[in-house]
Amino acid sequence: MSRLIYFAGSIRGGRDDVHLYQSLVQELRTYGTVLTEHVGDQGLSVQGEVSETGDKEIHDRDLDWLQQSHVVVAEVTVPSMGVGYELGRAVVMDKPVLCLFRPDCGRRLSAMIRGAKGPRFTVMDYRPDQIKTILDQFFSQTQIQT
Ligand SMILES: O=c1[nH]c(=O)n([C@H]2C[C@H](O)[C@@H](COP(=O)(O)O)O2)cc1CO
Repeated sequence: MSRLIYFAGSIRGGRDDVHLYQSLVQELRTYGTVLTEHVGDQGLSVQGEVSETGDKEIHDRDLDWLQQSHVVVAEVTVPSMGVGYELGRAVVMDKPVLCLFRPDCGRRLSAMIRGAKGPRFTVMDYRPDQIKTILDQFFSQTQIQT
């Protein structure tokens, strides 16, 4: 069975890093199916998705995808309530998690993310040119049940 990857990145928290999300989604496609490709869509604005039935539909669909996923990768440099929430839920679901943070942004990552580090929760400081190496390392070293 193909690996299902949940990619999380800021939407209403701010789209400053959308080009990075797009590269990450592209790279992640080489490791499996990315359920949340829309997060890296440059056409998706800070308003978020337009949904007939509103935010509940987005929330319920995403939690469904999170439940189905085998692994969660989050770009956490731009602070996002939604990404923080998804990460908390992923921990409760015992999913393997990789959080990627760019220290050159000038902010400090929340202690609730950096401090969550553990055997199933990896936090990596990175530069965009290291994406390939970091993902390779993570996917080869992490036990991912499919
Ligand atoms: O339109 C949306 N679609 C969607 O899938 N999300 C999910 C996926 C992202 O990883 C995360 C972003 O949360 P936020 O919008 O609070 O930055 O929430 C969030 C929104 C808007 O909040």
